[in-house]
Amino acid sequence: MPNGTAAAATAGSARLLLLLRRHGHPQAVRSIHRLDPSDPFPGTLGTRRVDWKASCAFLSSKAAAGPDSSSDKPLSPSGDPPAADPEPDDDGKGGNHRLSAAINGVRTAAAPISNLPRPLTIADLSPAPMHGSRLRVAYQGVPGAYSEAAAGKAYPNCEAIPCDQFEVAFQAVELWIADRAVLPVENSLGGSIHRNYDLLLRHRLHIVGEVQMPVHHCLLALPGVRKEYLTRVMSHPQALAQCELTLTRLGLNVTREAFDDTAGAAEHVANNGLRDTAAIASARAAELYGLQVLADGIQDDSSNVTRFVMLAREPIIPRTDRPFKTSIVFAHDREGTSVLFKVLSAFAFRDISLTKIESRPHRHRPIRLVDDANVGTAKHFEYMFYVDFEASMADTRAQNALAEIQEFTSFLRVLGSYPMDMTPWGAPSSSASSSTNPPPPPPSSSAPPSS
Ligand SMILES: O=C(O)C(=O)C[C@]1(C(=O)O)C=C[C@@H](O)C=C1
Repeated sequence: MPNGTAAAATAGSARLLLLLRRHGHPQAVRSIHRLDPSDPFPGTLGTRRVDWKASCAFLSSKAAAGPDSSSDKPLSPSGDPPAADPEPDDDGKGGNHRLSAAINGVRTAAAPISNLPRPLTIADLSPAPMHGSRLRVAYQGVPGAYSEAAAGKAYPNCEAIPCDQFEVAFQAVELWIADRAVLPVENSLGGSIHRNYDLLLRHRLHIVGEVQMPVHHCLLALPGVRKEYLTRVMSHPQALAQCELTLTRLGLNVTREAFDDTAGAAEHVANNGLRDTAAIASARAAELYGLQVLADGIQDDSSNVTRFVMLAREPIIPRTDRPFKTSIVFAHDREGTSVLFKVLSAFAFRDISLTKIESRPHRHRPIRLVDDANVGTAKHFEYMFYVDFEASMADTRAQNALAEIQEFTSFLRVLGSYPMDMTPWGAPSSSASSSTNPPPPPPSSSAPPSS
């Protein structure tokens, strides 16, 4: 490599590192903390689902006993993990051989005496779940939920861990109970899932990938129940919204009732023998909970797609050899309305396409900003703006755009730079989402991680 190019590359890497540190890297984001005293998260891991309780019980016993589990990565008093594994890539495979010899504690007689660190190899850069070969992926819902299928698409062969709430999925990753979380952020019919945008800001996880799933809804009821008997339909609010017109078109005179997730509604109908109630859920949920499919493909649009993001404790290294997307959140506290215009121009002038822009009111939740002298100030912002753009953080166009945006915003954070799922939004959902992308086996039947 000619010297000039090498110098440019080094300067580029230094700049990238600086930007990542400033805007998203764990060592950099230390400067921005949640202040909300009414924060509901501490200590609540959710206990409503039997499966979740069982997973937790199993996982905590594993963490206490297993030599390759939490003993090598104890939580710090603050609850933060002490050191980062190299977040390897986005494919969810790999092992923890690098750490095991050093961390398991006891050196065998045959072990080499030298304490010199051995060089990293390519294998060291692969994902390193600390508790066996299967990646544990948290999702919101119960088995049969679309999120479970999304976890299976994102990480084939993963062990899917059901969580009763979105916050629980975030916490499961933060507390090393799961390695990743897969959460819905937007749907082609129902729009954004605002709760998850808020949680992305309030937690310290990084977006490391995205998956788009065709969502094919069915109307499910107990065997023998006919549509005319129905007085109620229950499901996740997004699913109810996605089927609104079709429910009316089917001539159903039913009340709509919101449930935590689609498969949970199916389970509820089955477990309580509700003969006047149907659930909107997947064909897989019908199989799992012994329900019959009264109507198939009841979403109002045949190309109903939900976009999920994959979250991890560490960001992945952005690359330029395949299409990447970057998600940021920013706010400004200055007078005037031109800031948003300036931000959008920073992308437009560099020919960077935006794929999403979302604003969320944020008036009552201060954010703590820390200056170079480590003095913190509580800042109230009217709105937070979330933007997804089609460029990698390794791309100098993206680095320059963010450097410019930083000049006229008061708060800026990179939520993640990750490979794009190239599945077109308009892909037909001709069958249940799980048929093209089989979901992982139910957590309860999965083999325990090797210790
Ligand atoms: O309830 C489920 O099955 C989910 O996975 C949640 C969810 C959502 O939150 O949007 C996911 C996909 C569908 O859009 C409907 C519901």
